[in-house]
Amino acid sequence: MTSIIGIPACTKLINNHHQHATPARYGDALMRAADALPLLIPPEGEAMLAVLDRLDGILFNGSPSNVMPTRYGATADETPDSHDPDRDATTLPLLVAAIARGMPVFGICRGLQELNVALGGTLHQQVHTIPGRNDHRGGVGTRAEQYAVRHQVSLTGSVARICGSDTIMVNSLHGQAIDRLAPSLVVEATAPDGTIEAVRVADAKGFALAVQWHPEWDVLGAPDRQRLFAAFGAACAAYRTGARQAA
Ligand SMILES: N[C@@H](CCC(=O)NCCCC(=O)O)C(=O)O
Repeated sequence: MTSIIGIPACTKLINNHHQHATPARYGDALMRAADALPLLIPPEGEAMLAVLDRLDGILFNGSPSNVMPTRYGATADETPDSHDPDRDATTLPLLVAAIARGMPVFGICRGLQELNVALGGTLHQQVHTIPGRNDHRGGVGTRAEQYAVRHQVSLTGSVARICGSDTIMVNSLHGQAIDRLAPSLVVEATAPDGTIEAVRVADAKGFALAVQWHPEWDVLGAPDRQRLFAAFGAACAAYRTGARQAA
């Protein structure tokens, strides 16, 4: 049997129709490097908690949209045109519930930010406006140029073990970043300017990691990307054959 891994979809207006979508490469990366099949989770709010019984893990993917500042207690909204409240209403409860049951979760970019907010942390809304911080938004040009590696990150803990190195080069396509770390998270990677690049849930019963970069882009193009997805896939397979069936 193959593991089934959920991927939250975003709310999009495409051809003037309200649609649920996400870039195909997240699911492709699961099939290529995690030995798993993707299943999109529509952003329909807490009703979607019921799908947890049918999944072996969740990949909390990236998105151009930002978590609503009200979700982490901020009154100012520095990016008022870039929200997806339906996705927030779905992913934040899913994260809490999945982690509570020991289901493997892997966050990428917005997924890392959602993990921090879901567990009580806050976000910088525009990292590039903070003195001393670099501009972490993607470059211009073709998609390949935008997703090309841009800076080094220093790794520790489980992320370093999985990647097999204490420094790697990563791409960077985010305007926001973790500000106050959620109490249950530990930092496992940082950029040279101090931006938090990876976190782990300290006492999670299962795999619970998130990274600020995009290892799903050209997932087979670097061992660290492939190893992150392989480790997540292995955790989902173990959950499917063990913890989930015992539940
Ligand atoms: N909007 C947030 C999160 C950034 C993010 O997830 N980018 C991904 C872009 C689309 C994709 O490649 O899936 C921020 O700006 O920090």
